[in-house]
Amino acid sequence: MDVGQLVRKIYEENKDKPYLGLFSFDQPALFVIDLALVKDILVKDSHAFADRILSVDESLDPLNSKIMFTLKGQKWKHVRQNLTPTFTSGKMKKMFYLVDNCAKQLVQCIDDTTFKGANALTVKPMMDRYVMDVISRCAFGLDSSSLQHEDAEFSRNMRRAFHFSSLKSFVNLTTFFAPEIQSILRVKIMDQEVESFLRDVVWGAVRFREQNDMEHHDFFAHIMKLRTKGFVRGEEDMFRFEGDNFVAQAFLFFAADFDTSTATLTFALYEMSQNPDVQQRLRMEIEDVLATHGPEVSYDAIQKMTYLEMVMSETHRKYPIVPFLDRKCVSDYTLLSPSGKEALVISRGTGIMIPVTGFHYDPEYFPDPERFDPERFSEENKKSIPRFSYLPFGDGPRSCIGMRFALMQNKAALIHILRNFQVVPCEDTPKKLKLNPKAFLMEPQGDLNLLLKKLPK
Ligand code: HEM
Repeated sequence: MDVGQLVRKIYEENKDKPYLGLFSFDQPALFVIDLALVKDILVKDSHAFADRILSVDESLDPLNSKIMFTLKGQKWKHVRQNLTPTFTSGKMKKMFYLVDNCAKQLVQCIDDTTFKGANALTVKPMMDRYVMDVISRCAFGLDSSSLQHEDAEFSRNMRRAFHFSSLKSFVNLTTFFAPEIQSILRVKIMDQEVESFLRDVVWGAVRFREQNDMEHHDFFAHIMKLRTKGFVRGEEDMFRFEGDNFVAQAFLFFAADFDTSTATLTFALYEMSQNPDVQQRLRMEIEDVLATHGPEVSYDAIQKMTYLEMVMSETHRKYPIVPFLDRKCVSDYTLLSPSGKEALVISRGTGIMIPVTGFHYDPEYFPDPERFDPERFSEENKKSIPRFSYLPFGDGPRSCIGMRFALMQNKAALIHILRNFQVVPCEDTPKKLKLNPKAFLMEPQGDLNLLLKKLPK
């Protein structure tokens, strides 16, 4: 059973309770079911739940321990505050041309693959190559040519960063559920060679930019500015964007975007193949909007595509890539039950689990949850979705900082694909998708093949 289904099972068996205590390995944790309590933890009293359960041993994994996702306390705050301005819609708009170029190359690459006689397209590896190119351009300031060359050096090395053996999958799980086990086993998440490769790439890109005085509008340009930025007194020793602290910020993009976006795009294309009416309506919307705001795809035109937004929202509802949210209680906290009568004292150090898959498949919040139905997110219908029952990007101060970027990147890919191809199931496309039970994040099991038929111009 995959993690998402396990979380859903625990939720469904305990739906009548506001919360549930459980042990993950030997650590006590609170599994929160009531939405009012979810609000208190994620937003209202978020100061008491400022850290994550997840923890990475710095001596073992210097880069992973310095990305925003794993940082704690003041260091996290400092990094989050400094990186937040990179993700405004103004910045996205300026970065859009980089993403759009990759989406055009994606179409070319699919074209070439299908032209070479492949009957079906194995979807995920192709999406991997697209996302890899986007990340290399926006976060590392270089062209990885992953779409042009299947075995490009950048992608070969970066893939290794996430290639898990069974032992590593276990260690990966322990970073969430029992961080101290990682230190006892002393198994690194990331290979030393991959770490060295990353450092070389990042410092090479820094040197190149320092020597070539050109203006760039990507994420890398923003973090380059942070290296020279003055530090507020007192913060100086806390977290300077130097050395591995700097390299880790570029790596963050890869760590946070690669698996999440390739899986989301794969799921979205699968649903297109299963729901031809949705696909056709979406294609018509894209063409209509571009007839007025085009002909080129632009950031502003994408914002006008309301049905595309509904389709993406439903994809994130049915396939929440991160199956549960985690927090750690950083100061003793008294949780009141919804009636206000009972109180539970949560001690400092207790882990909190928020069951996203449970909420997203709860028929009370999303009727007929197995059905892919973008109408749930129409202007009218979305008003009846209870707040905090829909959490694909989390919520509160530790919510996903890259949501805008992810949406822009994944919508751009869908737009270009649907303008050029009709997505249909092939002989071995499953009627119901199986999920990979070994993966921590939600992803399909095995190869998912679809036919992408070229549309007449
Ligand atoms: C479809 C793609 C993505 C999905 C589904 C996704 C989902 C999530 C979720 C569920 C969280 C946890 C939120 C919480 O605990 O409340 C998260 C955190 C985070 N995400 Fe994303 N994400 C995606 C893409 C990205 C991208 C492109 C970036 C860009 C760098 C990014 C950066 C981050 C960071 C830095 C955090 C940690 C924030 C913190 O701890 O302060 N994500 N993401």
